[in-house]
Amino acid sequence: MSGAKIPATIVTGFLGAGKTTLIRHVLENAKDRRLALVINEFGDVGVDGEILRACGVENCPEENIVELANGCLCCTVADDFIPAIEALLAHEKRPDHIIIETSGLALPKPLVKAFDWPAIRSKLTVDGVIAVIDGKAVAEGRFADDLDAIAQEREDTQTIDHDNPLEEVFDDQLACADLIILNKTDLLGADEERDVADRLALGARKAAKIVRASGGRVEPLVLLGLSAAAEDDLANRPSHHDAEPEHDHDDFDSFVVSLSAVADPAALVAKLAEAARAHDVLRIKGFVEVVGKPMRLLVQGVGARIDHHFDRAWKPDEQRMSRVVIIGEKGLNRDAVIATLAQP
Ligand SMILES: Nc1nc2c(ncn2[C@@H]2O[C@H](COP(=O)(O)OP(=O)(O)OP(=O)(O)O)[C@@H](O)[C@H]2O)c(=O)[nH]1
Repeated sequence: MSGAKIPATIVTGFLGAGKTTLIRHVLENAKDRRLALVINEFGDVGVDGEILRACGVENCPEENIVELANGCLCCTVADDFIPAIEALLAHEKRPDHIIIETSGLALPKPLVKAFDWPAIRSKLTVDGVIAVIDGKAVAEGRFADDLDAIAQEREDTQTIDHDNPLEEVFDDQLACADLIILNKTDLLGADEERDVADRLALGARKAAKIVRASGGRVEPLVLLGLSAAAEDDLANRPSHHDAEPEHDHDDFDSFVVSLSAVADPAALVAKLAEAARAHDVLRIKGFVEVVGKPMRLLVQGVGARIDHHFDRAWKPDEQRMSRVVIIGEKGLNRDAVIATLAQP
């Protein structure tokens, strides 16, 4: 088997769709398959890597988890991605499967293209591109007022013009996927769920399957082993990047807010939700110190829906800090967000 290509799964999906949650479920249920992870995150607080390392899964030891610094994997393939893969392949025990979590703002196609480069092509293949979808956000019209019209436009022209940058990213991620996970079904009624699935099918590749999930709970055998060889099928994955190779992420802004230790997590969550609602924040995540608690609080917001729980004890040598990253569209009012969070 030493000459066989190692399969790699690319997990894409908009900010907060549930990529890390899905990967965590895979790690915890992959049995004896030796996994490696490459994680790329938007924003300056590395939350995803922390969550996945905290799983402590034997078949995915810490040295197999590579975090690529803030930035966009789709734009820094040569500088960041290829060296990271080469380092993983240099380990004495090579992984059986590599899972790549892209940032929620990345267009997946440029990354798939990297697998067509000779240095990578001889060693790896894209087993599949998985798009994780926040079903509730789609139902609320976050990404498109009219997905049906977009699907029609794709039928007609293959290229679609969007005024809305969220739509553009979402559309690219959907159109590149071999497997679509319609996640967060717990937040959807039966009719809503059917409607979202129908709409996703309109924007997806014909061959793509849609699997419904809650909390990213999908059997790893369904996710890994798609054998799609997506690098051989680039022409059937239309992308905005095809027309605009100089794509950048100027459409989005992110900044980090440092807070003092909080006495009341519920009060913090209420302020974060208020800030998210008032300023159309897309994503909030970070770790917070709670007065008198040995555990750190993980705070996660998608739109104005904020989850929080204590994820692990602060380590003795760790500086206890409260920092959250805030992500929104360009023009996000940083001062106003900070002022909302600073309210007593
Ligand atoms: N209600 C509900 N919440 C979910 C589900 N899956 C994930 N979440 C929550 O959604 C939030 C974002 O989940 P993540 O897994 O971090 O999402 P992500 O796609 O990795 O986010 P980014 O890396 O920031 O793009 C967290 O608070 C999760 O607990 C689900 O099926 N239902």
